[in-house]
Amino acid sequence: MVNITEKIKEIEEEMRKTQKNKATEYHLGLLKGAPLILYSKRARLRAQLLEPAPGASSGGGTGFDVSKSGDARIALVGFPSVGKSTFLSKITKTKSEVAAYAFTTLTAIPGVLEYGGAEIQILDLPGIIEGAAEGKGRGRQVISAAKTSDLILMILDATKKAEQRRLLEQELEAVGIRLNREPPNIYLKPKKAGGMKITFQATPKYLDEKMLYNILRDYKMLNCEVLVRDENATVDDFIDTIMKDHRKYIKCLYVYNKIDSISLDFLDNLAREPHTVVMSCELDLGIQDVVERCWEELRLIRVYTKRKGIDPDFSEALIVRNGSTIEDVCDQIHRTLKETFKYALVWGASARHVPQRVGLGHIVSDEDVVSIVAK
Ligand SMILES: Nc1nc2c(ncn2[C@@H]2O[C@H](COP(=O)(O)OP(=O)(O)OP(=O)(O)O)[C@@H](O)[C@H]2O)c(=O)[nH]1
Ligand SMILES: [K+]
Ligand SMILES: [Mg+2]
Repeated sequence: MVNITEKIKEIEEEMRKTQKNKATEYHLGLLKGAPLILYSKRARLRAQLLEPAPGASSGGGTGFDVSKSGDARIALVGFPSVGKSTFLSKITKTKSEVAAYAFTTLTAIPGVLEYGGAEIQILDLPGIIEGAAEGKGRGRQVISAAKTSDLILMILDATKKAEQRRLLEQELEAVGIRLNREPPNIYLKPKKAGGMKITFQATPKYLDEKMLYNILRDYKMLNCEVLVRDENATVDDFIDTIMKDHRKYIKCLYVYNKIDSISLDFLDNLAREPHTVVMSCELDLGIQDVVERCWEELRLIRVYTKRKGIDPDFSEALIVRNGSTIEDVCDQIHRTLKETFKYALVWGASARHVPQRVGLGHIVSDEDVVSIVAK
């Protein structure tokens, strides 16, 4: 592992030498070709960081041994002593050890948050430090666990420097996690023959054909079709597209804790930042807001079932993910239900008229009522 880390460092040193500033970065890549290749080299090495070492039964890159349970998983990620365990103990029945010293929590501690009829698994994780992605502390295990979550709660200490957030983001980015972003709007399809066909839908601002050609050649993708749909796509976006099996697009909520210890002005500014919530576990302030924001971000959908001739059962909801279909609802009820499925009747926001008769492909909305009619 040390080898990979050192190789990455070497590459970054080389990058620094060739990049006088951000503005000339792409230009240099264009002129010389070589600096551009550094990007793809680094991306490949970083992907290796999370893979278990050959021969190791469970490499340092695997997450903690906590099985997923409930309807969604939220990971608490942050520097030591920001209040992750305090927060877990507040919102779940689980008690995770809290103390004023760093690295109180040494492994993943799962708790269950019950909200909106759903059970949400909350993973309290050890604190991470700068260099976590490269193997410092339990950083790689923590980040691997975060990579399995549906939502990352980045817990930050409101009394600490603003740069803490950027540092953490960099650690997560380094292993392929992309926060609050969509996959790049670039189509890439490997082919058996025919060379490279590169097309831009609009004049690209940061890319050109030669750059993409060089990168693809470096990845030994000599036969493929590329369509860049986004004029703002960058080299990093293009590499993300090539490396899409190693990328994970996860929502992140930035949660500033300890607001009991900062000025009102500062608090006001923090609270206005996008994807941000503020709280004080100590004073029990804002905790419920954080939970509500989590619920919104997860976009879980509650579906109530109804038997023919009987009122719907509103006491217990089926929980499915945003974008789920009647087929997913059937699977939640019983593994083999869809085999005897004839049609479903739907009342609620997803129905054009009520009840609407629909097939397995119909997409449900939050709080729909569904009646499954079997053959
Ligand atoms: N002032 C203040 N202190 C807090 C607040 N929440 C937690 N603390 C204190 O911060 C310290 C660290 O809390 P923990 O919950 O152990 O922090 P952690 O992030 O789990 O720490 P590690 O597991 O070591 O990474 C403890 O002394 C808490 O009492 C808060 O809202 N305000
Ligand atoms: K602590
Ligand atoms: Mg802790």
